[in-house]
Amino acid sequence: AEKRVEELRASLEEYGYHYYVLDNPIVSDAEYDQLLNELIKLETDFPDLVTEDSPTVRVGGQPLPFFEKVEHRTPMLSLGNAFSADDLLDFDRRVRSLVGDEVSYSCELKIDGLAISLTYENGRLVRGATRGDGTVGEDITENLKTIPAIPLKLKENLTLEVRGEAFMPKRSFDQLNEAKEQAGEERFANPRNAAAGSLRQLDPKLAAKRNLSMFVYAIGYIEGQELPSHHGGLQYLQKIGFRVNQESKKCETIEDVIQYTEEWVAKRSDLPYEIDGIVIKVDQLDLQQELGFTAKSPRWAIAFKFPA
Ligand SMILES: COc1nc2nc(N)nc(N)c2nc1C
Repeated sequence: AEKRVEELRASLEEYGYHYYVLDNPIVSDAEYDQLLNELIKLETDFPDLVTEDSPTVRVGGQPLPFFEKVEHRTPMLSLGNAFSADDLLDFDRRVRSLVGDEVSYSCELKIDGLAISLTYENGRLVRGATRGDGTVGEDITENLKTIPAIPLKLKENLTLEVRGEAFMPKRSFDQLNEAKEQAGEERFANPRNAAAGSLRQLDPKLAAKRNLSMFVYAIGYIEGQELPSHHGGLQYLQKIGFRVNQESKKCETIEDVIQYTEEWVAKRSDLPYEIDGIVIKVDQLDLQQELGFTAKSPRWAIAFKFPA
């Protein structure tokens, strides 16, 4: 049984990575579910074979009495806002006046979900938390473990912390509200509320049913790695197991950034998830270091907000 359990785990991890992280399934849903059910049955019959990073934890454990508070090792700050092309030109001028003209930008979709922090030690997920007030959040590890896009074990034995956005895809949101309607229950107003509501309740089995996903967008800290740039860092995160949004784009000029924002104002309704803007970041990590932070947000990033 032990050999079969290990085989199943390895297959489910690989299939899960292709399906939930790379959006590129290599087996059918039916085959994946059949293997997962076989593993659940084996773990039920042989409880001492259960490990806490087995894919079966995705179904969720026991409800918690409350959430522990968690202090973030580095604060999860908010972003300054831009509402027009002129605001973006001003941002670019400020950045260049401080660090010169060699700056390039990483442009990323701003997913309308719940900001979270994920901590890994020796490649294993040890904690997941909400942003909270930026300094102290809530430990929602058990709920986050049910999100298939969140790796339980990385492909490298690294110690790191990443930030990302947990969200509910539009289709899942519509199905959930349909079910609420049928049950005569209060509908969720939007996918962000639905994702936050799903992750901030105490029963992981309920979170597991909400078809949530997640994109990572920043590294809080990473031990033993020198990454080339922010954009290069995101590509590395995908290689070791994280879901990274593939619409991100490196832009050499602020004009390219403005064009990217205009493209996505037009295309946002075609996306399978909701976005509320575009995040623009200086891509060179040394220039980010040089630019630093104001009291509440990085000088090297700005959120271009879409008209509501
Ligand atoms: C560097 O800080 C940030 N980066 C971000 N990047 C993306 N793509 N989306 C966000 N919501 C976001 N939020 C923050 C605070």
